[in-house]
Amino acid sequence: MTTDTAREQAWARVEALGARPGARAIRPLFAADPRRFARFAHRAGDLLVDLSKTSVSDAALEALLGLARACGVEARRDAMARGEPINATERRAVLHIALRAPRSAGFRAGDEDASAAVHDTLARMRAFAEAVHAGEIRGATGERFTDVLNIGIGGSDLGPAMVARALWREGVSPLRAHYLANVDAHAWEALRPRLDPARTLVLVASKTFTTQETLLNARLVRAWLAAALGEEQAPLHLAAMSTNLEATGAFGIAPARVFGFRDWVGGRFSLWSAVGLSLALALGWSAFERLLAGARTMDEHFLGAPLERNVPVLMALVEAWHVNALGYPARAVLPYDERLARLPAHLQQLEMESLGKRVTLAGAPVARATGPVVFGEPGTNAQHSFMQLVHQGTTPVPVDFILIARPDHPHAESHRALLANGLAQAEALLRGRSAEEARAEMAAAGLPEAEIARLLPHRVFPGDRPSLTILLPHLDAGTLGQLVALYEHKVFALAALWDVNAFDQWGVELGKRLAAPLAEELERGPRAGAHDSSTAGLLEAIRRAQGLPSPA
Ligand SMILES: O=P(O)(O)OC[C@H]1O[C@H](O)[C@H](O)[C@@H](O)[C@@H]1O
Repeated sequence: MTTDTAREQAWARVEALGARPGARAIRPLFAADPRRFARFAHRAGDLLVDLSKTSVSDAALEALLGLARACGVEARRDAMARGEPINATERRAVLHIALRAPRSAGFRAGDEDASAAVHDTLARMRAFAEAVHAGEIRGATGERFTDVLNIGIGGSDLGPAMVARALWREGVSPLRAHYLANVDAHAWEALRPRLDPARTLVLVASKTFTTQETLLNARLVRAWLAAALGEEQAPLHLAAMSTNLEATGAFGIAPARVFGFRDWVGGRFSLWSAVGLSLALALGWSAFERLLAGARTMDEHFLGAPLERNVPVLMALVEAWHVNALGYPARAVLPYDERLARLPAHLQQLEMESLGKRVTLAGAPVARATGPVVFGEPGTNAQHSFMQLVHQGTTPVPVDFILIARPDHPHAESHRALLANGLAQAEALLRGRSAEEARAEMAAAGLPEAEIARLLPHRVFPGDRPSLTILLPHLDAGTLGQLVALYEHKVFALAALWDVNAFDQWGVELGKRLAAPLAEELERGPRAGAHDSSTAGLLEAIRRAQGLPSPA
């Protein structure tokens, strides 16, 4: 039997189970097994991941584990760890796990000792951050730095910005972090009045150092530094994180101020690399190290735990069940913690850029759906916006609830309300409200029978809507590192199941290419016949609104 056949047979088993009547039901699984929580909640590091509120039955789980075996999840994982060029379209290794491993782990990418390269950079980052903290590295006027501005977009922004926001209570450093991503200069204009050029350290983060938005913003900010401090002094306020050392040099950043990383770090996996420098500066070295150590804890779990207890793999299998067996095309992420407000945005890039693929590794069209749409907001805010659709819309949307047991504030009542809401949402999705319950409630409230009959269909919740819950004992650098790495490995396992390359992103290229000529046409006028009538019409309308001449 060929591997392909084995994989297709395993998929067929999973899909057949999903097509059975009652495959979406969750309540009967709880009714039949009082130990369902105990059997479907798993620990990985400090995290508790409860997969019980899904319709994955024992039979489905067995079929899904068979699928993981048929798809070679473990073999693919081990190939990644050996530094094989598993990012086949770019012929690159994928070694973000080396970024958080000890030097002695000895990861290799081709001929290179990847672990040694990582630790050389970490040592330079640490020395730089500590010298800034100690006031040994200062701005052009001799003042200490008080603000660090990270200019970057996508993976060079979302991860660090998310972590900086999540861990603001941990920071021991006197530096405030700011993140500038959008090429929309309103972002810079909003930030500028809050920054003093004499006290601002500017980091230009770009893996490729060719990203238009980042380079444009970097030029704006460098001009602002130069205007205040003088052209020659501006470089004293600049550093860069990139794989493209030639381009950072051309931009005028001294080699001693450039923190490199290799092409085996994907942008959306780069917060652990030099791209995390803003975190080392704003949170302190110890917090950055604990973040890496947390991720390492999850790596060890992923690399070592057997499939049936391997939490990222189990999360991937649950997702495959939802997407492929049950046909649920989206997933919501609700962190019940305001500090994790940017986690959904980070996961959107991590998951949708990795798994938004329509061909297999071999280039054939995929046989089934791949990455779902991922969206989210912190709870409880989400409850007052899109959760209506999740409770009563036509298509179930599985939810990841992320709960933190112990807060970092003294307001116990607020925290109880927060957690109670998270638990209640998950319970409401599971239980629903039957017609009998809704009727009884309205009768108890004294509504007349005709009114009850009229409102009844609107007040019924179907229930049996899936969710999983991730419980962190406390939000700190260590547990956050574990949480983010958990999702990274879930993505890896899903890519193995779907046989797609999770590490390229060709889909973002075309829009970038088309933007260059359009920018020129916005300035100089449209080229006749170059566009569809919609694009041409909009181009003209914009120019008209800007008071620019229409074509003759
Ligand atoms: O870090 P950079 O090279 O500037 O790239 C920034 C981002 O832009 C690209 O378009 C990619 O889609 C992202 O994966 C990447 O993180």
